Amino acid sequence: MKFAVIVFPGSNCDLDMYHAIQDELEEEVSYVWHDETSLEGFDAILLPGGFSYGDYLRSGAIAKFSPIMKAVKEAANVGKPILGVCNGFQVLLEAGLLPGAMRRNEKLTFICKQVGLKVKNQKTMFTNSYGEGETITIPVAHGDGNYYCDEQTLDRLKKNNQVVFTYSENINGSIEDIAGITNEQGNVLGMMPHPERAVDILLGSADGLKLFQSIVKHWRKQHAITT
Ligand SMILES: NC(=O)CC[C@H](N)C(=O)O
Repeated sequence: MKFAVIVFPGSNCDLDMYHAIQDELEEEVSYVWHDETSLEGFDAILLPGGFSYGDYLRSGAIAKFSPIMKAVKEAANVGKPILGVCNGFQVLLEAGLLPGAMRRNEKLTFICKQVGLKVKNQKTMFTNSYGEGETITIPVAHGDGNYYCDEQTLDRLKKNNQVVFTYSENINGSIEDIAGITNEQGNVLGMMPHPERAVDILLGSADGLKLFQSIVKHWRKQHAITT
């Protein structure tokens, strides 16, 4: 299985993402610069964290115009797994691939710490290796993680089981403790916590690795690869 890590000017978690896939998951991975226009040959697309375009205007608001985003949308439309972490989540929101918006953290401070997350939906291609209702530990590092959407959208998210992760304790003001959501089809996941920084017990937690393993498990099942 081949993963792409999209690199925007200002991305800073691209290396962590690359390391997680290559060294911990042991799958193929390549960087793809934001100026590229094709994602042909990739099976899964990862949008890493960081400060794309210096977070000017709004986090992710400028990155959505990067040439590669057209290919990301096409990959999303054909059902490939797309994962946006932190700034990657913000880009997916701004690009309209996920509903809602991200606001400044309620207390207007940057939050960097390990947090508890509840797996609210373990039937997705990103969470099939977790237990139902499992609580996991993954670090966050953001200033704009206060997820918001209108009531209608929230109802739809809940009805379709699109809320995948919630915070055990609300750290940033996010509506209904939301930490991660998918699109309606379930193949685009955005989450503020960083699973790529939780892939080895030396990092304080290895709970993030199961997320990447879930993507591989799903892909292998789809392609009938049993080994
Ligand atoms: N780690 C990150 O991706 C930071 C995300 C974003 N730029 C913020 O501070 O909200």
